[in-house]
Amino acid sequence: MSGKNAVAISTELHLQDIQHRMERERQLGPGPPPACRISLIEQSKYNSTLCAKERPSLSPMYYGFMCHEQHFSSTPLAELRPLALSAMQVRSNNKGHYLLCRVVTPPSWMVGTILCVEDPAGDVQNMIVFNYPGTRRTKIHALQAIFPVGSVLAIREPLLVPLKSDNATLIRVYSPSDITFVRSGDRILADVTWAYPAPAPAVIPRTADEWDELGGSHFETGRFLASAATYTSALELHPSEPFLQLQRGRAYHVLEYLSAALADATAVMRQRGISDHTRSKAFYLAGCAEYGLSHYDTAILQFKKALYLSPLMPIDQFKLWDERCRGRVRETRGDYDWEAMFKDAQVPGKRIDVAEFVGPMEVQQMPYRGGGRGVVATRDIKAGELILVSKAFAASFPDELYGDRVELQNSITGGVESACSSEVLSQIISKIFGRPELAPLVFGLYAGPSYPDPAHNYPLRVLSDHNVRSPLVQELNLDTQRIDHIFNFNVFVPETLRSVHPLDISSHGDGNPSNEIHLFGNPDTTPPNKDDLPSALFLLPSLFNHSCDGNTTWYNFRDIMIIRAIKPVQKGEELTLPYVQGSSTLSRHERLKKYGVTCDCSLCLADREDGEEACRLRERLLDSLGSLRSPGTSPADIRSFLCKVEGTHSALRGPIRPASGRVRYELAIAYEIMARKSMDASFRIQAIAACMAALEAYGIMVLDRSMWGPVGSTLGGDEYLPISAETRNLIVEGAKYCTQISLSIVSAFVLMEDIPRARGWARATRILDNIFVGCGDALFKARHESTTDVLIQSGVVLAD
Ligand SMILES: C[S@@+](CC[C@H](N)C(=O)[O-])C[C@H]1O[C@@H](n2cnc3c(N)ncnc32)[C@H](O)[C@@H]1O
Repeated sequence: MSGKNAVAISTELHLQDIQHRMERERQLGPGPPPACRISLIEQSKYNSTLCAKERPSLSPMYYGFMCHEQHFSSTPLAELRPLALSAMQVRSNNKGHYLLCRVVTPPSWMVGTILCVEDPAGDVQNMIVFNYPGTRRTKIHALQAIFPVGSVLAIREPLLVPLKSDNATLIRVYSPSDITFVRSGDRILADVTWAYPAPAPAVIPRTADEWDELGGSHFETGRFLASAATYTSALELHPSEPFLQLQRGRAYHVLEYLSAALADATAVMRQRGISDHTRSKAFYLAGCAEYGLSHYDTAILQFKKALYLSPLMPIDQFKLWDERCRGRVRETRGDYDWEAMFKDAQVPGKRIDVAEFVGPMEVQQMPYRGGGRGVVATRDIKAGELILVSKAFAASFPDELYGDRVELQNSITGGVESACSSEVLSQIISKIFGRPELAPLVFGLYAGPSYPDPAHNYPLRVLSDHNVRSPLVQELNLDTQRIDHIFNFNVFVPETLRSVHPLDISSHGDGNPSNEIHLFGNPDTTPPNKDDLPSALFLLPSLFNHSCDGNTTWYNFRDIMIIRAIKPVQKGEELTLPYVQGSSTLSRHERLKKYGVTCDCSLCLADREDGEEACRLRERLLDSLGSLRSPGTSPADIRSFLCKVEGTHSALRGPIRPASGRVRYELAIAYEIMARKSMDASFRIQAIAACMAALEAYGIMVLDRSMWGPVGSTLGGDEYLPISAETRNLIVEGAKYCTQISLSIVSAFVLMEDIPRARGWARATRILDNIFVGCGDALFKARHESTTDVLIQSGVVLAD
């Protein structure tokens, strides 16, 4: 059995086990079995020591939401009544109640934070807190700073569930807003007496400097929420220390709790009697926060004030910020350094620092679409025009996860989410927790038919919140189940734009081709593994409805999404993009099921005309496309494969046949390999013909199919363009292949020393690339680096 199969089977068994357990939970009666105080506390201490020693392997783990709707409470704490652990009902939300409890041992971590808590009566219970901000992918010391031993918590309407062994239970907290940290002196502690003495926290700093040292050590080791929480405790004891507030603001800034960072900076700026240097630091922090909030002009002003007040601020640092801010302002007008973005996007772990751009589009009410909204053009749009540049609200990429993979069972589909998806869900919760003013933007997205339609106006105005706040206090009621639904209906798998690598023909046979120019692109024939897929939530792009034959295409520079028109669009027309891909309407509709969408675009209608059986055969054929790459495959084999694929189209079907386009390009590659091996140019001519036919299958009109002789006088000279500039029939799938195919034709003509034709096809390539990718010559050159150099040497200019 291969290692992969063994993992699949163990995953399957694990899921069956979860399902079995959940089924048993449903059958259990109410009433918690008693937990032995001493043994539970001992066990918890042992777990947390184990956790502190080394981070347990998190790969892969699942937790099952499946049978439990994720619960959150929307009743204010003041309206709830206290409930003892001994009176809690199993499998119930314990409505109308809260649990007052105290953390008795240092926390540990296992897909969530595990706390051992006691109630005032001295009964103990384990509690798992999912997705508490700052607790994911962190170290045990950070958890101890967030939930120190002795912390008193009030859990609103807690959910108690039985564990695997029937005589143990666990409290599950899904929503971080259900947890209130209770301060000493709080009213709800008025009549409370604890059966046991307070468990002492590990270290309590006394002086402001000691607190600063602890908060700073959390900051330096990347435990930013812990750092902010430490400075909050410090500020309660030393409220007039501006440096503590600045340090907390700095931690908030890194956590992207930007309004909170700004509030801390503003509070310090307004303090009397502080030095200019401290005030300058506050202005600097305010500048950074304003920059993060995309208030670039205000940010420049704050940096200027910081510079004015402190000669210690290096002028170069100011210039750098000034330049960054001005760059962002230019980007809001659609003026980007695409080449720099492309290069940054190739760096693992990099986040691309650019401003968003909203082009000629607006969200409008569309009652016939699920969610009731869609995006329309606000003016006539040309093919290739930039519509939107959007930053991910939350995004995760496999190269950022290292060994820390947490996989979740999706509460809605029952399937297992990829590690990146579960990371994104956690990021969404953390981000809303840190910037509650953003909540309406996420909750304004479509959450599926089980929730009421969101308001029609989107984007909503974000109201700034300038209040100084504690990192552990959340006034919003966070409905994590709804976030799960929103994620399901709006998730994107970012597709980062990559360099186009010339075909490595050594993998295509045993020959030793003597040609120097290997410019045929190498389309990938293997579908990516689900676990290796990135995941992201974007806001405005989520308002676009689906069409397999959409009039826009999208791609990413890592967490940045670019949406561009690929066809001319009239003012008022709906802008659509494809949510899924597939060889026929059958597989596309299978993938569209989760969105509840039935697509009636021209491609789906044509596929339906071809018939279900033909579509099924086409799907099977295209699934085996990778086999055409094996060394023994000849052009004749691919031609017969192509005949079968062509045979799945009805006689009346027009030229647009993306499945055939794919196979025709494979045929072209096979001919090109033959040409290189045999030095017989007739194969190259066949390769060019196959490329031209492939382009037509994606909706491109080829005007000049000639392969030799002078370029016709009507088409000749610098104006010679072998394709029609009319792009009304282009299909989105062409975005993946057309530039590459056209470039292959250029290289074939170069090898045939037909430079006028090569130049004409170079023009065609640039037109196609401008439509599908855009972004100008610098980016084109960067993506086709090796190719462009070779062509320039041959007298073919691909980019100015
Ligand atoms: C990402 S949202 C798109 C925006 C959504 N219409 C809204 O108002 O928020 C996805 C949902 O929009 C609806 N939708 C998308 N494309 C559609 C289509 N072609 N026809 C009908 N509904 C569509 C489906 O309900 C789908 O689950």
